[in-house]
Formats: sequence, structure tokens, C-alpha cells
Amino acid sequence: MTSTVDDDTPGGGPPPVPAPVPTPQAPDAADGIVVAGLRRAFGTVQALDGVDLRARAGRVTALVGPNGSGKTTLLLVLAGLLVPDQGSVRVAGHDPVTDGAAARGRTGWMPDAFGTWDSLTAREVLSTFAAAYRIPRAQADQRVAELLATVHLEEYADRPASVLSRGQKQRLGLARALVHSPDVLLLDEPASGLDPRSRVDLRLLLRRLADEGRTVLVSSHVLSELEEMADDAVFLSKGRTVVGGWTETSQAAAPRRYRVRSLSTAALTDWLGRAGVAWQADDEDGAPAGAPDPAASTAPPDPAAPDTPAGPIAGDRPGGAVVDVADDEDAARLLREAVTAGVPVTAFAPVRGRLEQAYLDLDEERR
Ligand SMILES: Nc1ncnc2c1ncn2[C@@H]1O[C@H](COP(=O)(O)OP(=O)(O)OP(=O)(O)O)[C@@H](O)[C@H]1O
Repeated sequence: MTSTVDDDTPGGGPPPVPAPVPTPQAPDAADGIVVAGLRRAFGTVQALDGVDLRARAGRVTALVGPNGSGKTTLLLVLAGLLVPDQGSVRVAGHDPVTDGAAARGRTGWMPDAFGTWDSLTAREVLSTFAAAYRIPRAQADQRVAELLATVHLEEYADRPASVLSRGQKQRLGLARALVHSPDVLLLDEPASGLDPRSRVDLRLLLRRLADEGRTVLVSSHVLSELEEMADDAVFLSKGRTVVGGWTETSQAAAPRRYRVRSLSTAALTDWLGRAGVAWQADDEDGAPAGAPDPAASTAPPDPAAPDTPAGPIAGDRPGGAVVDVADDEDAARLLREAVTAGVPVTAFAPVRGRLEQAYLDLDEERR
């Protein structure tokens, strides 16, 4: 795990996550989060209208949905801060309503905006929460110091929380959620307000927490960011689960649109034509200069045609094309064949992330 963090982290990266407080893990922590038939209304607004979800231990699960779809309401119920009207909820095996203390003792909650007591220092904020979780003083002091290092707030440890910027408050909120080494972590828009470096740190930290066997449920509107860290996803729309059971690995077999960039547009599009691969001009370029008509680009391959495209052609320029592939295997084959045929490929990547694609497909269905 350490190597993963170091590999991806220039300049030494975030300090290691502090060792968990050695309280024995509940035997049911591996149950993660299980929700069935959850409903919650605010007056006439049905914020949750039938949510079913499973977030597994050892995995990062993305909670995805448009504004007002019920993500925060769901997280508040899971955190034991809101009583549902109907349905069953288990967090690390405990019901947050009937067994609130046990559930909260295993749950770390990071709201989208973390309010602090401005007169307390960052260290005092964390120590106060450590005391609330009844962590012995000596152990708590060490834990708090480690967490301040983890979220890069050592410099601000003894300054009033009021001087912290929004992003720094978010990081303090994350440290607060981790004080008692929870089995289940609930994060509502954790990256909002974070600078790019802190976002990378957050992603690495969440990955590591999941690798330690914790359940991580994270909501965000930034799908590209969720994509980087999520193993599974749950989609909410109008208070209902609309896609459950979405997993990163199950998506490997799904069709996808790829963007291919080449030093030579002509070499690329000539090869695509000869290989019988349907393609479209890349919107980022406009229609490539001198490219064949995309409508005519689905001609069957000509076995007699030479497989080596010419070098740069007069008037040719770097550019790209967009192609549809059947699955990851198909993408790998296409790239291999293009390179083998001598196309000077400079980039080959999905046009959209899988989460973003799934989200847009969902939106498309609703129209
Ligand atoms: N305390 C409340 N009183 C009344 N209505 C509420 C309350 N909290 C949430 N709602 C309503 O419940 C619905 C779900 O809100 P929620 O905050 O859970 O959505 P969300 O998916 O988190 O949205 P966003 O992405 O904008 O944060 C919305 O229609 C919202 O207006």
C-alpha cells in the first residue's frame, strides 16, 4: 500500500495514515452498508422514495445523482442524524436508529461543509472529538498529531480554526471523521474546496482506507474525480436508486467511445479506412483537413492495401478521430493494430469516464 501512495505522489506525498486506534473491530464491520426500501419526506417533499443500496467493506462506493436527488438526506440517515420514515438501514451491522451509539461509534461522517468552533484550535477540535469517542488522552494526543500530519495541517495545529480557509476546514473535517478509526466512512462532497494537490491526497487516502477493509461511501458531482477512486457506484434520481450494482470491473465489457490522436491525421484516417473501422472527426479539431468523408469511412478493409501508412504528408497536421469500441479488449486490439501499422499515435483514451457515461446514459433515458 505504501508503494501505491509513493508511486503516485511526487515530492514525498502525504504522510502515512496513522495506525488505527487499536480498538477491536466489530465482527460485523465487514457488512459495510446495507439499505433497503428507505423513505424519508420533508413535509410534502419526498426526499428519499425507495433507496436500496449495498456498499461493501474494502471498497470505495460512489454515490451519484443530480442536485436534489437525495444524496445528503441518505448520508444523514446513514450517519444517524436523521430518522427515516420507512425502510431498513444497517451500518457495520448496526441500525443507526435503534442502535445509534454503536452505529455512530463505527461511522466517520464528513459533511459537505464542516462547521468548527472558531475559538478552538485545529488540534483542540480534534481532541474534543477524540474525547467524545472516549479515546484515552495519551492515545488521543498521538492520534490527533498523526491526523493533523495526514491532512497537512500541522502548521495550523495551534491556531484558531477561524483562520482556516475553506479547503483547510474541509481537511480538518476529514481528520475529524477519522479520529476514532471508523469502519465506515461517509463523505459528502469531500473534495469541494480542495486544491488539486489536496484532491490527489484525498483520493490516495480513501483508497488506502478502503484497502484497510473499511467501507467508504462518497458523494460528489465531479464524476471524473469519483471515477479515479470508486470501485462501485450507486445512482440516485428523485430519491430512488436507479442503478445499483454498478462496478468498475463490470464496465470493462461495455461499449465505449475512444479518442485517438496522431501526429499525422492523414496516416490515422487512412489506416482507419483501410482497417474498416468506422470513425468520426474529433470535435476538438473540427473536421481533420483532408480527411475522408466520415460517412464513407466504413468501407470494408482492403486486404491488398499496404499496411504501412505513409509518413507525414504535405499539408498534413496532427489531429484525431473518435471511434467506438465494443469493450476493453477491443480497445486494446485497435491500439495494438494502429501502432503496428505505423500510425504515429500520441494518445488513445476514452472520451468519457465510465461513471460520466453511465450518468449521461441515465439522463438520456429520462428524456
Ligand atoms: N431539511 C429539509 N427540509 C425540507 N426539504 C429538504 C430538507 N433537506 C432536503 N430537502 C429536500 O429534499 C430533496 C433532497 O435533498 P438532498 O439535499 O438530499 O439532495 P442532494 O442530492 O444532496 O442535492 P445536492 O446535490 O444539491 O447536494 C430536495 O428536494 C431538498 O429540497
